[in-house]
This record gives sequence, structure tokens and C-alpha cells, in this order.
Amino acid sequence: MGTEGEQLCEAARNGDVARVKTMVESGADVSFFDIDGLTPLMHASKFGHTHVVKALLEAGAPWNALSSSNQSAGDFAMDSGHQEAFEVLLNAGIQAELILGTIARKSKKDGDSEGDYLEDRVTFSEDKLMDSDSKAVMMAWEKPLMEAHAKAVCSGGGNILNVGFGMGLVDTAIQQYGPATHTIVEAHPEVYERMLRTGWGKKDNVKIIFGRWQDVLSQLESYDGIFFDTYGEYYEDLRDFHQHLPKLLKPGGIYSFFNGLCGDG
Ligand SMILES: C[S@@+](CC[C@H](N)C(=O)[O-])C[C@H]1O[C@@H](n2cnc3c(N)ncnc32)[C@H](O)[C@@H]1O
Repeated sequence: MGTEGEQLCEAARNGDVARVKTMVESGADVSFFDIDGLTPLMHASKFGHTHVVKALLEAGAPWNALSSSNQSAGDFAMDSGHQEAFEVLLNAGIQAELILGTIARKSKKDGDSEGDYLEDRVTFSEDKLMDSDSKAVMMAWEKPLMEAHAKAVCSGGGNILNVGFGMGLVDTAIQQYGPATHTIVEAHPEVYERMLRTGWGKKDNVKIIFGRWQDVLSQLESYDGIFFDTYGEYYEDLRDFHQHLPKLLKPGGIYSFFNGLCGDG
């Protein structure tokens, strides 16, 4: 007989939705981490108990908590092939992003500019770009991922657009495919300044557009390949960008984006 938290994990693991609900109603902690660093939601997700996943989410279980091996409940569901549970978790994440995005927008309008990444200082080192809260904007280990995105968006050649320069990993990879034109949109003044300092403004096929993509849309054309990877934005911004794709992407063009919606990015 373990603690209440452990018993909740066990009920979640067994798919015992009635017991989970009873325990939650009597105050069991849905954010509990057991000795293996797993929450009740992770246990239910691992075994694909969709009803339990739903009950725990409704009770406020954190969808984006990470295990000691940096995996979210969504990762556990996906890795174990439980598509239905995964989709429930993904939707919970999207809904949370939408709500958080709306709140952030509202507090910005009300004059609370806290967390406005584009107005803060950033720091560069060999292997990362950090914001003023020491959160990583981009890290060197993402290079293979960026190379795969570059390969995909450059597979038809032609004119390529990248939104968000960061450490220039994807742009360096795009350059290797020798596109006819390579347009880069970047909004952070210090990232932009570094791009100029490191010679990106002098490359024959590169056009840099400084500004938020939302503000420079009129300077954009139609492209054969587009990659999108910004920082400090919300799901709503990604959705807004997607609404412009029919104009920005040529017929048959290829679009890819960095999906930062999972708890572990
Ligand atoms: C995660 S980094 C991009 C990393 C890049 N894919 C790479 O391979 O290094 C995100 C970049 O988007 C920029 N950014 C953030 N918001 C933006 C916006 N609204 N428009 C354009 N760029 C933006 C940030 O300044 C940052 O340089």
C-alpha cells in the first residue's frame, strides 16, 4: 500500500477510471511524480488508457510535465503506439497554447510587456543562443534536425524562404543546396546584426528582411520551399502564418516548420 500519489499512479496504469475519478475527487495530487519520475498521466498514456488520460486532464493534470528522461505524456503515448491517447494529449496541448497565447496578447495590450523576447538582449556562444532569462532559443544539437528540414524544403530547388535565423543552422544547410534565391526573415536586432557581421548580407543569392514576419509580409513573394521556426511566439502565430501559406508557397512547393508544441519541444 503506497502513498496516495503512488496509488493514483497505479490506478492510472491499470486503466481504472472509476478509481482515478474517486481519488481525484477526494483530493489526490494529479501532479504527483513517483519514484521513477512519472506522473499518473504518463502511466495512463504509456498504456493507452484514453479514458483515464481524459479524466486526469479534466482534473488539471499537467500535459507538458516531463519525466526524468525528458519525455512528456504525449511522448509515452506515441512511443507505445497509442494514437488515440496521443491525440487527446496533443489537443490538450494545443488548447493550452491557444489560451496562453490569448492571455499573453491581452497582457501585452494592457501594457505588461514582460516576456517580450524581441525587446530583450540575447547572448551567443559556440553552441547556443540564449534569451535574457537564460532560456535556449536555439542549440547546436538541433543541427541534424535543421539539416533534414533544409533537405526537404530545398528538394525542388528554386526560391527558398526561411523565417527565423537563430544560429543560422538551417540557413547554412539551405546554402549547401545552392538555391536560386534564399530569403531570410529575422526580427531580433542582435541576431540581425550578427548575421551582417558574419557575412550573410554579402551572399549573392541571400536577401535578408529585417522585421517580424507579421510586419514584412508585403515584402515577401512566392517560394518553392519555406521553413518556419520562430521563438517567443505561440501556436496562434503559427496558425496565422499557415493562413498565409496559400499565397507564399508556389503550387507544388514544400513547407516545413519546427514543431515546438510538445512538452519537450
Ligand atoms: C529558434 S530560432 C531559429 C533557429 C534556426 N532555425 C536555426 O536553424 O538556427 C528563432 C528565431 O526566430 C526569430 N524570431 C522570433 N520571432 C520572430 C518573428 N515574429 N519574425 C521573424 N523572426 C522571429 C528569433 O529572433 C530567432 O532568431
